[in-house]
Amino acid sequence: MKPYVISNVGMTLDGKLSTVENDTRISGENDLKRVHQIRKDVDAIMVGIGTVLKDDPKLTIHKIPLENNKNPVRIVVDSKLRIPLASRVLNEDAKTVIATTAFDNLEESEKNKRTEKIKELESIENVEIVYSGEDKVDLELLMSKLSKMDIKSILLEGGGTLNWGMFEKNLVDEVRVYVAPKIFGGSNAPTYVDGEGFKTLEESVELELIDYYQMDEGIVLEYFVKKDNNQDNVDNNDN
Ligand SMILES: NC(=O)C1=CN([C@@H]2O[C@H](COP(=O)(O)OP(=O)(O)OC[C@H]3O[C@@H](n4cnc5c(N)ncnc54)[C@H](O)[C@@H]3O)[C@@H](O)[C@H]2O)C=CC1
Ligand SMILES: Nc1nc(O)c(N)c(N[C@@H]2O[C@H](COP(=O)(O)O)[C@@H](O)[C@H]2O)n1
Repeated sequence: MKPYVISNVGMTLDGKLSTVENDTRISGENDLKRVHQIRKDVDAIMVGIGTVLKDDPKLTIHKIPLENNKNPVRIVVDSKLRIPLASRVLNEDAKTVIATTAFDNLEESEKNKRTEKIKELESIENVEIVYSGEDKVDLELLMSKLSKMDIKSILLEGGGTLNWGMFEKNLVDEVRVYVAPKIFGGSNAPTYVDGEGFKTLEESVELELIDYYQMDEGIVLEYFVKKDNNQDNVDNNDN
């Protein structure tokens, strides 16, 4: 089994997640409340390390009342353990899983650096390191491990590189996007889904519209990801 994954972003009409200079003010206050309601409904929130390095997010419920003092688990996908120790995602407000790679095969000095960083991270309360893959985080294996940790639902909050990794492996079940009536432009500005991209129409992800409605100045679009039964969910994939 794998967790049910909802991908949510706030993007401009041209699909940008921020400007070229990392201005990410896309959603209005009501849309952020909508996102925080999804945070409340899931077991975990997941982002890539690129988002942590650029935005320093808290990834807690702070735009709507928090009930039972219970924030979802935060998951940071960080192959090379680049996460700064002062990151807000490492504060005591919630548990944080750092998904990283095994490093036994690296050269000695890099191995020592990673061992040191692991020690520092593990000394922070509520931080758990999960190993998955060797060069970059193996997302299918990670989903299987998270499922065994009783994480049944995940809100994937980007950025564009991690979104690609998740769509490429067919790990996303639902899409919810806020489209702002804005154009940011810029080939170097992150888009909803970056990475290598699919080469043909046949490989692309197909969506089925569930709902659409106006929110703040923009529109929210909600879709199911159409599943090809042959490549559906990841099962017992952890050797
Ligand atoms: N408007 C919005 O809703 C959001 C905007 N953003 C924006 O997106 C930008 C960050 O996006 P990116 O730079 O693309 O970083 P990202 O957050 O997608 O992280 C990418 C990193 O994840 C790691 N990773 C490890 N294993 C991976 C795998 N198997 N597949 C993919 N990635 C893997 C790699 O180190 C990779 O560089 C920022 O500008 C941020 O502000 C981010 C989230 C939401
Ligand atoms: N849905 C959405 N709309 C926007 O306009 C955004 N800029 C984002 N950004 C995401 O939210 C994270 C901030 O989380 P905290 O408020 O710090 O908890 C940020 O890192 C992006 O993942 N999202």
